[in-house]
Amino acid sequence: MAAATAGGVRLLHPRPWARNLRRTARQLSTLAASLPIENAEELTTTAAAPKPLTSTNTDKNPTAYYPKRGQTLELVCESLAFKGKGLCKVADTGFIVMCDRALPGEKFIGRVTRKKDNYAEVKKLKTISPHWDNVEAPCEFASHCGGCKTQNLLYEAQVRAKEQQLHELIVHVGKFSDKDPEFDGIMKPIVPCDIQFHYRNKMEFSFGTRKWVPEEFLHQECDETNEYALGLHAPGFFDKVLNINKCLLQSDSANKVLAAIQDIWRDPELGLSPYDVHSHHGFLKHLMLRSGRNVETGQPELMVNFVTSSYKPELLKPLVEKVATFPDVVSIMNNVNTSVGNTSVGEEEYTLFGKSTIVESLRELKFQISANSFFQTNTHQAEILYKLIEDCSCLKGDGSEIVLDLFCGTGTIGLTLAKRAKHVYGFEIVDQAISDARRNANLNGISNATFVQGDLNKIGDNFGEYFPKPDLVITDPNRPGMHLKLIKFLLNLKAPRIVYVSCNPATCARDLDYLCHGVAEKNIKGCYKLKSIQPVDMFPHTPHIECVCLLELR
Ligand SMILES: C[S@@+](CC[C@H](N)C(=O)[O-])C[C@H]1O[C@@H](n2cnc3c(N)ncnc32)[C@H](O)[C@@H]1O
Repeated sequence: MAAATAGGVRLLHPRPWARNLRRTARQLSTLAASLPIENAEELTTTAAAPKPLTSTNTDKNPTAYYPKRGQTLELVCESLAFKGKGLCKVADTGFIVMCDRALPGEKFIGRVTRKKDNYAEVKKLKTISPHWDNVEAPCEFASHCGGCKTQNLLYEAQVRAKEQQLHELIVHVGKFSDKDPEFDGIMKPIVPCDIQFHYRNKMEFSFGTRKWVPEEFLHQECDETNEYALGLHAPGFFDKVLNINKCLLQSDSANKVLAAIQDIWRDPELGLSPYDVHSHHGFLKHLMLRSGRNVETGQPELMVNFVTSSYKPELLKPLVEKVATFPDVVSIMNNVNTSVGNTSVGEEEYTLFGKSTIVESLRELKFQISANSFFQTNTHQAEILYKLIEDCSCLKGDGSEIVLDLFCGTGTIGLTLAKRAKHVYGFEIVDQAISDARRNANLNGISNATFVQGDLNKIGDNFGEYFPKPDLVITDPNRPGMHLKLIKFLLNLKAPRIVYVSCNPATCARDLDYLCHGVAEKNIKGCYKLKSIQPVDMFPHTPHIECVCLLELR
C-alpha cells in the first residue's frame, strides 16, 4: 500500500476503497438507524473491499429472509465489523450474518448460533477458501487466545478495515453525509502503527485450575498430569485459561520472565496453587508484567506484579528470587485481592523487591506508574496519538488559554498540554488516578494543573463553577462515551474547541451527532461543526480503533 506523510506521521494511502462502500452502506444504514447504539455498533460495519463477491445479492430485501438456528450456510466474509467480527450476507437475500474470526474474502461454512432482530450470528465450521491478504500468523495461539483476532490478515488490510468501519459509523450513527464535499477532508486516513509486535507495555495473565486446550492442539498435549495453567482466558470463558509461555505483543524481557515463572510455579514442592474461580480456593490469581524505561539511561525496566488471594510472602519467595535475577526487573509487587471477583487490583499492595513504581516518558514528560495506575498500553503509538491531540488542540502557546481535561485518568493529556496553557483542569472518577495525576504534575514541575475526582455521569448544575470558561475541552471517555448530561453541559458551555479522543468509534459517532446535530426528541440543539476525524491504530492485530476528533463552535 502506498504511504504518504503528513506532519511527520506516516499515513496510508487515502481510502482507495471509498467509492466501493456506497451500495452496502445504503443497505446497512436502514438497519443501523433503527437500532440502539450497541446494536448499531455491530451493524454499521465496513462495506466490501474491492474484490469479487460470490454470496451477495444486495438488490433483494434483506428482511424477507431469516435463517434458522442450527442451519448451515455457505458464506463469504465481506468486511470486518464491531469487535472484529466478519460481516457476511446470505446469498440471494442480502441477509446479514456476523461471524467471529471470519476475515474479508474468506469463503466458509457457518452454522447459525444466535438470532437477533435484523441479523444472525454464525460459528465458522470450515474454511472453503482463505481470505484475501492472508498471511501466516507468527503466534501459534493467534486464533485461539481472544487477543489477536486478525494476526493472519495482512497489516495493511487490518488498518484499511478499521478505516472503513469508522467511515461507516460516522455516516450511519453520526449522520454525517459522505456525499458532502467536505467529508473526504474531514475523515483523515488512519495512522498505522510502525511497531506491530512487542508494542504492549502491560500484559495481565491469569492462573487457572483448568487448562484450556484448543481442539487442534489436543493431539499434541501429552502432559495430562497437570491441569494448571498460566496464560490468557479462552474467549468467552472466565474459568478456562490457555497456557502460554510467550506473547508476541509484549517485550522480549517480559517474555523471558513469563517463561521463567512457567518453569517453576507448578513444582509441587513450592506448594503454590492457582485460585479456583468456582470453589474460591487457591492462592495465585494473576501475573501482571509492566514495562517502562529508565529515563536517564534509556534501559528497559520491568515490574512484576503477583496478584494473590491472601498475603503469604513466604510462598512467593522462590518465584521472587528467580525473577529478581533478571537485570530488567526493578520492581516485584504483590497485590492482595481477597474478593471472589476476578479483578487484579488489590485491597493491599506490598513491595517484595526493588521499588514500587516504574517510570515511562511521553512527550518529554516523566510518568511514575504503579502496579494499578492507568497508562497508555502502547507507549510508542501514544507519542503519536498525543502529538496529534496537541496539533488538533491548536493552543496558541502564549499561556493564555484554559483547558478542561475530561476523563483525565492520570493526567497525561492535560499535562502534555500544560506548558502551552494558562491552566489545565482535569476531572476523573478514579481516586488513585487523580493522586497519580497530581504526583506526575509535581514530578514534571507543572504547577498550572488542577485534578479533581468526580463522576462525570453525575455532574450537577454547578459543575461549571469548578473552573473558568475553557478555550479548549479535551474529552477522552471510556467505551460507553459521554453521558447525555455531560453533552448538554458542553453544549451550554460553548467552549470554542472540543477535542474528542475515543477508543470506541460507535459511541464517539453518536456523541459527535449530538454535539453537532443535537437531539431533536429531547429538544437539544447541536452547536458544533466537525472539522476532522483522525483514526490511529494503537493495537495492531486487534479490533480496537482509536480516533481524535476536532469540533469547533459554529
Ligand atoms: C480512556 S481513559 C482516558 C484516560 C486519559 N485521558 C489518558 O489518556 O490516559 C477514560 C478514563 O475515564 C475515567 N472514567 C470512566 N468513567 C468516568 C466517569 N463517569 N466520570 C469520570 N471519569 C470516568 C476512567 O477511569 C478512565 O481513566
